[in-house]
Amino acid sequence: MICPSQPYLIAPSILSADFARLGEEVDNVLKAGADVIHFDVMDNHYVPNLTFGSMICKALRDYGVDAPVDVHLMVSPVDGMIEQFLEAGASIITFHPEASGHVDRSLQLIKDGGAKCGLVLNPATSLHHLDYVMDKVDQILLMSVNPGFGGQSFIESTLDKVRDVRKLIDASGRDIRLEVDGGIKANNIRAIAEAGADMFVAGSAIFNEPDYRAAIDAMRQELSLVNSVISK
Ligand SMILES: O=C(CO)[C@H](O)[C@H](O)COP(=O)(O)O
Ligand SMILES: [Fe+2]
Repeated sequence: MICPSQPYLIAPSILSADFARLGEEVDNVLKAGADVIHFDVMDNHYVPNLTFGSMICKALRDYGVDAPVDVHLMVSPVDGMIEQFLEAGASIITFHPEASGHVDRSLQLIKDGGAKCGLVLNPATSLHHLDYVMDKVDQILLMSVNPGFGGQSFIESTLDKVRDVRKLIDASGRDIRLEVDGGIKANNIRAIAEAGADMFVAGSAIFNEPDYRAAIDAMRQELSLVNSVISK
């Protein structure tokens, strides 16, 4: 369970993990203090890369992983994959609105399956996609790189977008998580949090380090210095 009063969540992306030892990698990153496990599901159609499907989620659940699994779908169409990931034990499922023919229906499908739902907006995707769904989403994921690959650099203009979405969330009066994904490291996480984000995906900045706990602790140390209070 994600505790709503826990202000900041760190979500390592297994995209940068050692896939030959995935169960052990996930155990290790959870022991090192991760809150959520982020799954990057790519189909070589919506994005130019191919990763994995729901059987990896099922395998990790069967192996004993009970932490929240945050599924970032970079696939088109989305509904079939939503059903498979619900079946496999996903806790949160987000998708890109351009990839669904019927955004409201896809969000409802996730909710009806008992998971938390959200939309993902690419760096150049308009916030207008959030119109008419702010009463439904549990999470909004802002991409701070173009989707498809780990290890890219954070796009600085995302900070303005985070501020704008934080205002929309506060105006909605709902408890909606604001997640940012791509190029997050200890040296920029504080600025992203100060702009209004409360959930941070980090793949290469954790899994490419020899000591996962040191990498996560460095991020938490920066978050402890954040200069603004998020109203939650
Ligand atoms: O969605 C993604 C790419 O499409 C990944 O979650 C993201 O890039 C995380 O990797 P890194 O922290 O290395 O940038
Ligand atoms: Fe992602």
